Amino acid sequence: MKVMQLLPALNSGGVERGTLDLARALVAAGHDSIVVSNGGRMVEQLELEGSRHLSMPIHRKSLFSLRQVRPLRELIRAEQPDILHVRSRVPAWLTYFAWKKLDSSNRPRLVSTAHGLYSINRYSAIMASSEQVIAISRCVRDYLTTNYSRYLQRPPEIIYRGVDTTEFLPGLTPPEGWRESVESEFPELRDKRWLLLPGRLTRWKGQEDFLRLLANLDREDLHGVVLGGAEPNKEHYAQELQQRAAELGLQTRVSFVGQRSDIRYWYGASALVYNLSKRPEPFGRTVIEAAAIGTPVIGYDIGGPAESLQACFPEGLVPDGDIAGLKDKTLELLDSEVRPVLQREFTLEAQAERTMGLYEQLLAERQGADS
Ligand SMILES: CC(=O)N[C@H]1[C@@H](OP(=O)(O)OP(=O)(O)OC[C@H]2O[C@@H](n3ccc(=O)[nH]c3=O)[C@H](O)[C@@H]2O)O[C@H](CO)[C@@H](O)[C@@H]1O
Ligand SMILES: O=P([O-])([O-])O[C@@H]1[C@@H](O)[C@H](O)[C@@H](O)[C@H](O)[C@@H]1O
Repeated sequence: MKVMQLLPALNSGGVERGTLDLARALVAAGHDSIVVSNGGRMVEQLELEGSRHLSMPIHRKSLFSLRQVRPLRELIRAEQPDILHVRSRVPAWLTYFAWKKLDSSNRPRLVSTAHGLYSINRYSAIMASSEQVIAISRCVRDYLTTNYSRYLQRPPEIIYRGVDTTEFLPGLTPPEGWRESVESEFPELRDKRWLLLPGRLTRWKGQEDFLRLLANLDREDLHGVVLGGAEPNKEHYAQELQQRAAELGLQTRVSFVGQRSDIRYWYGASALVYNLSKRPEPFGRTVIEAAAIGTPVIGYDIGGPAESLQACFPEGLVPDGDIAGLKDKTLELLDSEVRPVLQREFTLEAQAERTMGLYEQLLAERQGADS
């Protein structure tokens, strides 16, 4: 089977990591994996893991992007993939226009994964308009069926994001010298128990609630770690957070460690991990990554993170927006031996199995129609 995934770029983020994960699983299962994007720093890893990357500017939210439709159609004709899998709106539109004019008796099957709770408009409806939609959580599935039912050709299939358990494994220990090198970069972390909030620096991810929690915790032995990079063009938010930390008197009790490629060791070295998304988040990969390593995770009882917490660590749930509850939960779990258990439906193995099963089902349908 030949699968072509299409997304804007390959720099950072959950969509991007999910693309690489699936690509790796496809190669491991002996399939042919191609990714089309405008490129980025994850391309090297993708190629090392056995996929091919084809660079095309399919990322721009501009009408000029329509110029890519014809070259994309030519690319699809030349490569003849069995499956086209889109994960974001601009590439989804371009792929749809390119695909629609191909011979319907033998063109690839068109699959989309809805990674977001998209604004409700015609532009976003493209994510519901493929031949088979994958929803990354119950939360996303319900959102699609409520808001986009007239575009759906069949019910969306829920396939949870999965964590690669060869990378994120229970009790993972960092390589020798890792802790020393982190502590020499951030000496304030020495001899402390770390409370970790991972995720892009965007208001949605709740860094402000995390700072409020830290301000409420009057304990010398604890240190807050905010991990994740600023969004392009949103560097001001990073500055705003630092300022907020200073206003709360947290200068010596929180560190902003930036974007990290060694996030798994940070989960392993932390006492507790948080997901404090303010609005229901579609999924929230960081919850299952920390759960896979066995570090307790605390999160609000909303959206996708609540689904994976309910399954893997219900002890970590706190009512939405309850800052006082966060403090109580933190103190309770710091003294507790209870640990998360990653359920199989949140493993990359299960995700890849389900996704490939869906591809095969779509291809079998086409063959059935031919015979
Ligand atoms: C607000 C929103 O719409 N979020 C969704 C978005 O991803 P979003 O990009 O917000 O991501 P997630 O938090 O789910 O995943 C981020 C990924 O980046 C990695 N990471 C992060 C910071 C860092 O410094 N280093 C690093 O490696 C994490 O390990 C994780 O794998 O798509 C994800 C995948 O479908 C969903 O799960 C999220 O719910
Ligand atoms: O908003 P949208 O363009 O459809 O899709 C987005 C992608 O463009 C982006 O690369 C990714 O990081 C986001 O999580 C989201 O999936």
